Amino acid sequence: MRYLTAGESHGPQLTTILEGIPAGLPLTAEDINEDLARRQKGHGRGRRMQIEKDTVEIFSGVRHGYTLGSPITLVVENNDWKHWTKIMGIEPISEEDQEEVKRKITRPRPGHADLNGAIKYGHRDMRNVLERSSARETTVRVAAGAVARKFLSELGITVAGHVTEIGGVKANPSPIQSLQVLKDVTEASPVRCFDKNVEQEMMDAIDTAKQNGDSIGGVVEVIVEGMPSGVGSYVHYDRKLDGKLAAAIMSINAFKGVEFGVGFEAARLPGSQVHDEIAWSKEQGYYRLSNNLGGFEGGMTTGMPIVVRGVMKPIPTLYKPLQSVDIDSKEPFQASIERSDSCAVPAASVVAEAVVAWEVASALVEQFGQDRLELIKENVQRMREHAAEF
Ligand SMILES: Cc1cc2nc3c(=O)[nH]c(=O)nc-3n(C[C@H](O)[C@H](O)[C@H](O)COP(=O)(O)O)c2cc1C
Ligand SMILES: C=C(O[C@@H]1CC(C(=O)O)=C[C@@H](OP(=O)(O)O)[C@H]1O)C(=O)O
Repeated sequence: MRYLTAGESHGPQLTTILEGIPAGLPLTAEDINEDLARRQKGHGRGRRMQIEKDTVEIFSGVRHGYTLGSPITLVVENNDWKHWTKIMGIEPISEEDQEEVKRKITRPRPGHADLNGAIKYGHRDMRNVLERSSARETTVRVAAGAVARKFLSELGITVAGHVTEIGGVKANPSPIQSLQVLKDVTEASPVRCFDKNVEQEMMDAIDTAKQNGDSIGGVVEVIVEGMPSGVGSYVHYDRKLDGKLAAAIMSINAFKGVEFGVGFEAARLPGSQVHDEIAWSKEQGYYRLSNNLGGFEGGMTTGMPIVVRGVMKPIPTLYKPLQSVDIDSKEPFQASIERSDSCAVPAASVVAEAVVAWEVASALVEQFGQDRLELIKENVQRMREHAAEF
């Protein structure tokens, strides 16, 4: 499976075309809208989120509520576009608007794609870069992920993302055993964190950063339950599913690191405290006595939950702007200020969920059949039985 996205942050719409979603999957716009709404929430978002009310339109690939196996086109309109038609160059500009509307962005913001993108594509106006490098694009990545998640639910696989750290405030390890309970608690939290004791501290940290004209980052975690074992492969580097998931997390704007299970802590622990001992029972078949490796051995799923975390850097646009250089005058300047979020870690946990759901769904489709949902269901069931009897 693969998808492309298109659209500028302040253009008329964002579009994605999904290729390879099997036929026969029940799918409505409501399935996707729920996730779009979840991405828009979270303490620390800027004014743009009050303007947008993201909803999807399905333009192809679905008839009478079922996927056809043909490309699925999804579109999310930008409400804010009506304020940007002149700047985006879609409407003719009157004489008196010329100067204001054609004003170029020439002061790159540190931490953004502005300078590298301008040099690479030869843009003297860095709006030509920022319009596309903006995380507005994650809207349709979440739409794609929602379709993948619907597919996974048909196979009894659940994906949940949440926040474990913001600005140095850490959630205590989850006492919650059930993924459904974790999901319910997290959805009710303004920072998408399961730990009620630190939720307020996280919000305070965001507010303080904002008051200081600063920004903060954090850590998100995604858990996938119900995966059969043996998905992915050890036989070639580009078939390792943990590698694909790491790339997917790293592709989210502002993500700077990924870990599975105990992750970087593995560097400090002896092997006896890292590797997950193997057991067997008639009811469960093979299982592990722990899940320190986050559901992967040899690039393949172990059948234990996948546990992957990603670290998001602080938002780069600061109201207290950092030093930069004007690309026309070459003089030092304060970076340009665009309207901005002060923390988007809660929103990013929904994006992380979406990109993980897509990769996992894609791996299952590749391994268990590509065309029909029913066929894939049968093949996954057969794999589960094979593993249990092995
Ligand atoms: C959901 C989400 C919202 C974001 N909102 C902003 C924002 O309002 N302002 C900003 O400067 N960066 C924001 N970012 C981060 C930038 O898009 C990102 O840092 C930038 O495109 C450079 O890419 P890189 O950090 O991956 O190198 C956001 C990221 C995500 C995932
Ligand atoms: C629009 C979204 O996020 C945007 C991501 C973003 C950036 O630089 O990445 C900058 C801001 O854009 P604007 O200047 O239009 O307010 C955020 O609002 C969104 O998440 O839907």
